[in-house]
Amino acid sequence: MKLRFTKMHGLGNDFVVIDATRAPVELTPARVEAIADRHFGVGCDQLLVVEPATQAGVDFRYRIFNADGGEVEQCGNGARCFVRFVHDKGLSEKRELRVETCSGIIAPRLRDDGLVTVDMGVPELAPARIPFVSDSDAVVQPLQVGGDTLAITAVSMGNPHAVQVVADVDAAPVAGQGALIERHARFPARVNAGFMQVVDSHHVRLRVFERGAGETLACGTGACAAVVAGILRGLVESPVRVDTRGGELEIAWAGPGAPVLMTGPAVTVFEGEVELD
Ligand SMILES: N[C@@H](CCC[C@H](N)C(=O)O)C(=O)O
Repeated sequence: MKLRFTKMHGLGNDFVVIDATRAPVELTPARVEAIADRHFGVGCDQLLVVEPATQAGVDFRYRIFNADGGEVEQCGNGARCFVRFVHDKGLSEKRELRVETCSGIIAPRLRDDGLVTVDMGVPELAPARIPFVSDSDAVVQPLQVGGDTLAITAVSMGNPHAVQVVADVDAAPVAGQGALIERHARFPARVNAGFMQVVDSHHVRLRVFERGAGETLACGTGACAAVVAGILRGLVESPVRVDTRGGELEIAWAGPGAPVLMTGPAVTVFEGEVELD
C-alpha cells in the first residue's frame, strides 16, 4: 500500500506529514519507525497526522509520533507546520485553527508575514502532572545523572521537559547526558532534555535531546519549556529570542497561569509517496 506524504520542517526539526482527513491511516510503531528511518525510509524526527476533529469547536485533530514509533502528546515545531499544511492543501480556509492534541487544545495562527504564532497552552509545573517523581515543587531541583548532580527545572508543555542552564551550549554534553536524562527513573514517561545558555535577559541559546528522537536541530516545546524555566528562575524576561542549531524562535510568556506563545517559521520541502510494509 502506498502512502502520500509531505516533507516539512520547522527550523530543521523535520516531519513527514500525512493527511488522514478523508480516510484513516493505520500507523503501527513499526510503520512509523520505517518511515522515519533516515537510511531505509523517508527520514524525519517526527511523523505528524492530520485527522478530523472529534470534539465540537475544534477544527482538526493533530497526532504526533516520534521517530522511535511512540505516540506523544505535543510538538511545537510541528504545530506551525500543521497550520501551513492545512492551509496549503486547502483543507481549511481559516488562518487560525483550534487543534486537539493528546494533551489539550492549541491554536496555531498563520500570519501575513509567513511566520506562525502558536498558543501552546498553559505550562504545567506540578511534578505529578509532568510526570516527575519529586516530593517538592521547587522550581530548581537536584537530579543525579551519571555521578553529577544537575540543577533542573521540570516543565510540561503537554509533553515533559527537564531544563538545565549551562555556561556554553556548544560544549554541553547533549548526546551522552541527554540520553541518560531521557530515561531517568524520576521521569516515568521519559523526558526531553534541554540545555540552555543565557546570553542576556531576552536571549538564550538552546539544544534539546528529544525523547524518542535524539538531539534535533530545534525543539519548539523545548524552547517554550526553557523560557518558562528561565523566567521562573529569574534569568530572562519575556519575550525571549531562542537560538537553536536550526534557527530562531520567539517565545512570550506572561507568567504562571498564562499560555506560552511561540513564533517561528514552517517550511514545506517536497511531496512524495512511500510504500508501507
Ligand atoms: N520536536 C518537537 C517535540 C516532539 C515530541 C518530543 N520528542 C516528545 O517526545 O515529547 C517540538 O518541536 O516540540
